[in-house]
Amino acid sequence: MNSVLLQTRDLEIGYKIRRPASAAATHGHRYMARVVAGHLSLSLRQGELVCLLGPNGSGKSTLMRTLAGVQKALGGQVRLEGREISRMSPREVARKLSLVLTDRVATGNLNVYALVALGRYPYTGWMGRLSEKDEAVVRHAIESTGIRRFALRHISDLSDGERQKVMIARALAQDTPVIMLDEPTAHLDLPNRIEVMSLLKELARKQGKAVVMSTHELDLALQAADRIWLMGAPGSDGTPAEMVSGMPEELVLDGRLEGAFKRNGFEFDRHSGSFRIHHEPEETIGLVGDGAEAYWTRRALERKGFRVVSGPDMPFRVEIRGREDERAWTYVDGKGGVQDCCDICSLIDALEQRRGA
Ligand SMILES: Nc1ncnc2c1ncn2[C@@H]1O[C@H](COP(=O)(O)OP(=O)(O)OP(=O)(O)O)[C@@H](O)[C@H]1O
Repeated sequence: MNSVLLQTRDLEIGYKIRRPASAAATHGHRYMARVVAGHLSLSLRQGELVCLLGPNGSGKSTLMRTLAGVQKALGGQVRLEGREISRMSPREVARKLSLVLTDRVATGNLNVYALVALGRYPYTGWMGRLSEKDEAVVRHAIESTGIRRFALRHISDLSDGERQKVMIARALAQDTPVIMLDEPTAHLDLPNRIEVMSLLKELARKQGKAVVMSTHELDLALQAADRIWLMGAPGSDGTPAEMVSGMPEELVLDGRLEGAFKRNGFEFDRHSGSFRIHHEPEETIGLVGDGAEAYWTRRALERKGFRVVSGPDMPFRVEIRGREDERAWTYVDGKGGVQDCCDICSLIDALEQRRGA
């Protein structure tokens, strides 16, 4: 089994809040702790992609910053390759762990190559002069993130997706065994989200990096993550969030993923691994057919308020025939009427006419 690179013991994360002077005099302390999450005992192994999920405000960014040593823990320990991170110098930490934050960094007039090269700062002198080895690492980071074609462009001229890949390349140039990214797919369109996720997965699998990324992309995380760290919502009385860690499939099957995001009005579909808007069914209809046509017909029927059961025996039903160019839907109204429809749209029209009749 791959070695553990990062480990926490009974970690407590959060903030020290300054008390008003009058309260400080009463309590005898100027600061009070606002605990965001506690009792966190996590392990991160080499070669694994971990997705950190949780509702807004559950503490994902706070955890990232604490694990990377840029924010102090309120209690407990973070160990990086066996050493307590709070006892390591910033330079030592920077050789072991790189952190990519969502915020747009002020890059001045830098071009892509120069920004990626900044990733070498833990290894260069204060002048930042790059050795041949440094240049080779920078070129490799640029190649493996697929950004060579715009390596000489200014950062300010890039799209959000391109800029995100540059920030990942910079982390790669830092050449650390652990890479952490806070919402690297935020603001990206679907193809770019998939591309960034695949890139991170490849870094874990092929280059043996341990990658932790926070995200709200539940379905992508379920497909790509080796492990999920799932932060629950903090209690309404201010009780800190709880966290669970497990394989994505385990968390779906035992209902913990669903529990963490539970809200009125939508429900988690364990088969597709996605949340769906809850439609209160008004009527039951049978569906006969399979494949993609049946899946999307079911979705359209559910959206229109039908409870869909599989059933050639149902008197009121839809039957799908043919595939691709020769698809056809037959709608049997249960009262002797049968109607052929050439697409889902005309099927739904026919069903709505029946409802209105
Ligand atoms: N500087 C701060 N001082 C005090 N409390 C803070 C500070 N920054 C964040 N918080 C609080 O800590 C909690 C966790 O915030 P955090 O940003 O870590 O959540 P998150 O899971 O990353 O949220 P999101 O998904 O919305 O980005 C929130 O209640 C937030 O209000």
